[in-house]
Amino acid sequence: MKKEIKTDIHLEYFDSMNWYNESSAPKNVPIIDLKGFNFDSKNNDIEKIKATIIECLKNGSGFFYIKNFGIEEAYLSEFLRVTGELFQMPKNEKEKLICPTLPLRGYTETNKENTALAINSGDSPDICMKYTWTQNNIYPNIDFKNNWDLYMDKTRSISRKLLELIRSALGEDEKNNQLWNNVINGEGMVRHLYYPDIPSNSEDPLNHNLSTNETPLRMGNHSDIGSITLLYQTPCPNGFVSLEAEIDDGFVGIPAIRNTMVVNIGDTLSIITGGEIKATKHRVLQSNHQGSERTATALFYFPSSDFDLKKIDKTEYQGLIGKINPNTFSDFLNSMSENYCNKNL
Ligand SMILES: O=C(O)CCC(=O)C(=O)O
Ligand SMILES: [Fe+2]
Repeated sequence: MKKEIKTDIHLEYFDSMNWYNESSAPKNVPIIDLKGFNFDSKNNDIEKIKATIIECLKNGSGFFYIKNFGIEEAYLSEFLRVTGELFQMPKNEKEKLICPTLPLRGYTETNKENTALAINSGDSPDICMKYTWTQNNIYPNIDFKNNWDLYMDKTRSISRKLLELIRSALGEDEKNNQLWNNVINGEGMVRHLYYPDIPSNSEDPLNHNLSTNETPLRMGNHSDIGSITLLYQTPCPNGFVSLEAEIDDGFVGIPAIRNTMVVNIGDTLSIITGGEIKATKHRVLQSNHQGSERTATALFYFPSSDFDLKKIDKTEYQGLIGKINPNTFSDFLNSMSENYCNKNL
C-alpha cells in the first residue's frame, strides 16, 4: 500500500536556510547529476557517471555529491519537521525512546557515543543527539514511523543502485562474487544527528572542548565501517562549514549544498576492493560562534548480516575489531555498537 506523507509545510523554512550553492563544492568533490537517470539502461550518461564516480573513489577525494536523486525536497522538509519534533520533546519523553538492547536503535543522548574512539582514531565524544532506525524500531507516533520508513526505502534503494554502478565500473562479475552480492543485498541504518548550538568557547557542560588547544570537534575523525554512506545535511545558520573530509593530508570543508546529498565509501567496500577505492576519513568541527546548530541524516549501508568475515583477512579490520572475533558482519556490527558508548563520560 502506498504511504501518504504530508509535504510542503516546512518548505518556507528551507528557503530561509543558509544553504551553500553548487559553486562552493570543493574542486575534488564532484556533483553528480542523476536527473532522469535510469540506473538500468545502457546509455552514455551511465558511462559518464560511472567514470566520474570511479575516478573520484580511486584517485580523487572519495567524496562526491549527488543531485536529482529522486527524493522531493517537500518530503525531506516534512521528514525533518517530524524528526525535529522528537528532539524538542521533554527529556523524560525522549528517554522513553532510549533502547538499551541491540541492535542499536532509538534515541541517543548527546556525548554518549564516541565515533573516533570506537574505531581507534582519536577520542572525541559526539556532541550531538541521535536517533537511529534499523529493525524493531521504537518511535513516538505513526506519522513519524511512516516518514522514517519512506526515508529508509528511498535512500537504501539509491545506495544499492550506486553500489551496482561501482561494481560494474570495477568490472566485477555480477554473479560469482559472493562478498559483493552480500554488499549489494545489504541492510540500511538511518541515523539522524542533531548538533545543538554549543560554540567551542561556551561554558555549556556538554562542551568538552573548552580546555583543549586542538581543533574543536563535535565528531572525531573516522571512516564509516559499512559499504556506502549517503548524508543529507542542513547548513549552520552562521555559515560555518562543519563537515570536513581528509583529502591529500589536509581537511577540506564539505558545505551543505541545497538539494544534494553527500556520498562516501566505508571500510567494508574499500577492503573488498583490496583498497582500490578509498574510505575517506572525515570529522565534524565545532564552531567558535553562536548559530552553529545543524542536522545530518546518514544512511549507512551495511553488507547483509551473513557477509562472511572469515573470507577477509581480519587484519584489515584491525583497530575496529579489537578483542572480538566476529564471523559475520552482523556480529561485527553488534560488537561495535556495544563498544560504541563512551563509558568514561
Ligand atoms: O555530521 C556529519 O555531517 C557527519 C556524521 C558522520 O560522519 C557519521 O555519523 O558517521
Ligand atoms: Fe561518518
